[in-house]
Amino acid sequence: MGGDSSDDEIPDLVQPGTIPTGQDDEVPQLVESTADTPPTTKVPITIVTGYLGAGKTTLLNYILTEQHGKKIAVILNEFGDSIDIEKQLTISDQNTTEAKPAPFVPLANGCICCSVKDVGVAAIENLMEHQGNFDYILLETTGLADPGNIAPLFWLDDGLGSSIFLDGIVTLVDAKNVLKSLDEGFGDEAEKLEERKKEDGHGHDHKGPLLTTAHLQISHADVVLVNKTDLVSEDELKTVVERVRSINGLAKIKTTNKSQVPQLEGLVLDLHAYDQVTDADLQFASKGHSHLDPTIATSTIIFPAISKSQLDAFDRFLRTILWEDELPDGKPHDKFEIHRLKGRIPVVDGNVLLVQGVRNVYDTTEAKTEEQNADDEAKLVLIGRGVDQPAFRESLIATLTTK
Ligand SMILES: Nc1nc2c(ncn2[C@@H]2O[C@H](COP(=O)(O)OP(=O)(O)OP(=O)(O)O)[C@@H](O)[C@H]2O)c(=O)[nH]1
Ligand SMILES: [Zn+2]
Repeated sequence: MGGDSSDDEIPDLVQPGTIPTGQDDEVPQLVESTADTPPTTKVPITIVTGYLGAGKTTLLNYILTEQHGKKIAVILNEFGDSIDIEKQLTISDQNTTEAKPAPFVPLANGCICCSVKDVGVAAIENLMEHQGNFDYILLETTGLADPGNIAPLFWLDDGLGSSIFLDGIVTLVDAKNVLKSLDEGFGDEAEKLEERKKEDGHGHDHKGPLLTTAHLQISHADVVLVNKTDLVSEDELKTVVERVRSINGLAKIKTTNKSQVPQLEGLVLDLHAYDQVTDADLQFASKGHSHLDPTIATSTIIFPAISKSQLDAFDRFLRTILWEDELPDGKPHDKFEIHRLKGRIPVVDGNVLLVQGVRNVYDTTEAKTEEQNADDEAKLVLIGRGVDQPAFRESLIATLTTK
């Protein structure tokens, strides 16, 4: 997207269906609420990511103009990837207070909206002062963002996550260009990847096929919207969907034209991707995996229910693969890198253990009810590089059975 090139600190405001010009002086401001009682419930946030021009803004504009009866706060990234949102978030962590709060504009359908340039964190913090005026946040990242770096900021009870909880990640994919992006990277990225390949010759870790931003955005997604269906044939679309599925066997995949999702619930809102792990979530991934994509795959480890005395060993397995990128017991293996992890582990005489992970952050909880897995097997689904080696299961079994 174009955007303006001035250095204005105040972001442009977005009216329904319009693109900011950067020239508006009469900016509507939200009336400051005087009630400053602390928030009682956490507000869910869905991160909307996807490659440059894939249709993120189109999706959010669509939501802003539809009558859906919801009060959604939308943070639009109207400036392409000029500033990387990951950097904005990091800067805020270090208490830099230069960014001015971004004004939110109330819209006719009950939503409020703000358009950010380089004030991502300030926008969210400012937003939290208007609690009660909305009940959901949608955040557009820049096209080159790695959602794996952003997700942990909103997940678990620290940082920005204290008043917000991560509901999930929606990735827009450009049906026309995504295969090329996966194979070659994009623009400057392709050059960077070439450089990295050269470096690899000098003993660096990144051997093998390219890991592009497009891979990262798909592998971390809870929902993938394959957009711009009007620009491809049915066969091409099928190929794209299969490639996406081979990378991420956990995500819901839907095809869209002009980012018009058939429904918001479950596709953009209320994904519960980080606070639930249902049997159904893992069912699809368990149906075997494909190697359509040379870089990233989804792999499911199936093993018997564990006993309470094995819980520590199971946790050690998770810590080792996620924190050290190693298998316990020094098992030989190819290099791997885990982007996303989900599991349901039945515990004999106990409740099912639910496991959630993104990159090296993970969380285990007990299922609240006494529900069991349909087939009573434990399932651990891994998405990432090199995760489909038999050594994973062997090492897990060995870890669980050694004292
Ligand atoms: N043909 C076609 N064009 C689309 C579709 N969806 C969006 N577009 C157009 O694609 C262009 C980019 O869409 P945006 O929604 O701005 O994409 P974005 O992901 O927000 O882009 P950046 O913020 O620049 O990364 C716009 O001109 C849209 O009108 C679609 O389904 N088909
Ligand atoms: Zn955009």
